[in-house]
Amino acid sequence: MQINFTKMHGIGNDYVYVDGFKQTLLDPHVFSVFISDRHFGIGSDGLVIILPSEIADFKMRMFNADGSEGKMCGNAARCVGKYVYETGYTTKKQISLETLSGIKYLTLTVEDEEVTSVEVDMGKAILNPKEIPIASQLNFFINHPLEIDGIIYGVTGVSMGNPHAVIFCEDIDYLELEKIGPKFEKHPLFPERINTEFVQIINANTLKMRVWERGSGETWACGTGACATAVAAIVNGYCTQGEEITVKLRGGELKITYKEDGRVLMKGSATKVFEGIIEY
Ligand SMILES: N[C@H](CCC[C@H](N)C(=O)O)C(=O)O
Repeated sequence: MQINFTKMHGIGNDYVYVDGFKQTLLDPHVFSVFISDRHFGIGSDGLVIILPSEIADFKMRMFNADGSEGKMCGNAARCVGKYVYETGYTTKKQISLETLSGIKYLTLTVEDEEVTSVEVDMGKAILNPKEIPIASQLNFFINHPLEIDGIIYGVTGVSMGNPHAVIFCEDIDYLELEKIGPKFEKHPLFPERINTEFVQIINANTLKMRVWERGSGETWACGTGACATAVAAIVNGYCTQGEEITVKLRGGELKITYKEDGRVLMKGSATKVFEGIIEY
């Protein structure tokens, strides 16, 4: 069976995109593991399927490299917006996108018929531990101590439709994420596992971040993680709600605004790298 795909990334968070209007995958969980392998497959952080929707303009399903299905993916949402516009599925520059964490609203910036950047209304940040979920009776989980390998980390829990643990620390470039990342990801405090962000404060409007993603390991960027990071920085008093925050990631920058009404806006690029066909 031949599967046509498009390889795209959002500041280095790369996925294989399959057009669900034209082809159907038998088992996307298994296919995601196969194509994500950077030696025996295409190589990616996972799989994204673009589909019709009955409640929005389009629908997105995303799968991590381990085959688990994610409820939301910020970088992928921007790439889906680029794909559906440049493929001619829509001429609209305001697009609604159905995801497992609700409908998201995209605003495309188009120059010479090419989508150069996308702003996504990511919806409201969730801080109630029970809804993240975090196995805690607390009403908030802000800078809460958690011991990993004898070191106490201050964890702030945020959901952007998917779960995040945000930690503020110095010298993040020297962290051994492949060692500590899985210990956060699979910690019993996080019943659905967790995406973990390690964040350095540069100034009141600039953060620097690395991320260990649930199901994919360290990625070069995480859109939902950048949103969770900005929200955590605000609730911890490092940044100001309503002001635009630049989040610097290994693959590039995202602009995040945590609005006074609780919604989070994320703006950044979306890049098409190549198209291909894979035997499967
Ligand atoms: N690993 C995440 C999904 C991908 C999120 C990230 N790549 C983004 O851009 O938001 C999860 O299982 O919740």
